[in-house]
Amino acid sequence: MGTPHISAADGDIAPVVLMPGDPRRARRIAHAFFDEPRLVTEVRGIEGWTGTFEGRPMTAMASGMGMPSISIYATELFRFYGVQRIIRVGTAGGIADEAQLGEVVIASAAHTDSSMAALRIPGVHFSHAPAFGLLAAAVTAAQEAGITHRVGPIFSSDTFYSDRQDVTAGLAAHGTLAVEMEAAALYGVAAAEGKEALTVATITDHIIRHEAMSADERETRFEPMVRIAARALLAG
Ligand SMILES: O=P(O)(O)O[C@H]1O[C@H](CO)[C@@H](O)[C@H]1O
Ligand SMILES: O=c1cc[nH]c(=O)[nH]1
Repeated sequence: MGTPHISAADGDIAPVVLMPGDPRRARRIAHAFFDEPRLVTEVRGIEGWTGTFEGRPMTAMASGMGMPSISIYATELFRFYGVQRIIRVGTAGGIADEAQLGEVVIASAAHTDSSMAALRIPGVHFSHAPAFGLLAAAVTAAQEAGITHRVGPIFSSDTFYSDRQDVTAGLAAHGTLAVEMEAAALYGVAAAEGKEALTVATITDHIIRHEAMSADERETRFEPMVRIAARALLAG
């Protein structure tokens, strides 16, 4: 088998998937968390690794950046590879005043400026929400592991370099915790395919206070969010 963007053989992708944006993070997650990780796809350099986590099959596969990209991979995984659950494990920029670098955000909703959202059901402002079971399981996993976390809405933007301070201020005034670039599309695809999705993110910078982790820290401080996400994928 295979799809235009995934070359894994039948059975090479687990029913539950951790999905970072960055292919190098997928590789690092697989080697840090999985037993016997093996590379199962690398079309366009988008790596997918399958192994076991706490004795159960799990895949870590990258999404690339942005909503069109994650929509392609999530659709192909759900529709053609029998995947039931995807949890995005991403980086995000803090918007809320209380958001601190290194904190984990569990996204209970995703606002978006993407035209993909407007096209989903024309005339409807679609609500992008995670699967409640995954959301609850992630909160429980964070509490049990004693990991500092926040639960709330995030903003999935089509723009990384934005100078729209009015938008950021409006989002902050409406309780939005952070900005990233994929969660809303993942939630929309999961709803369309009748599958489950969640986004867990690490705050790597604060876009109002202009604080930022180093590039190296962005790639190495993902352990708490991945632990939460991996546990949530196996819950229930
Ligand atoms: O670190 P990842 O998971 O790629 O997520 C964030 O980082 C990228 C931008 O630098 C976007 O994909 C954004 O959503
Ligand atoms: O999309 C993103 C990701 C991290 N930080 C940001 O400011 N934006």
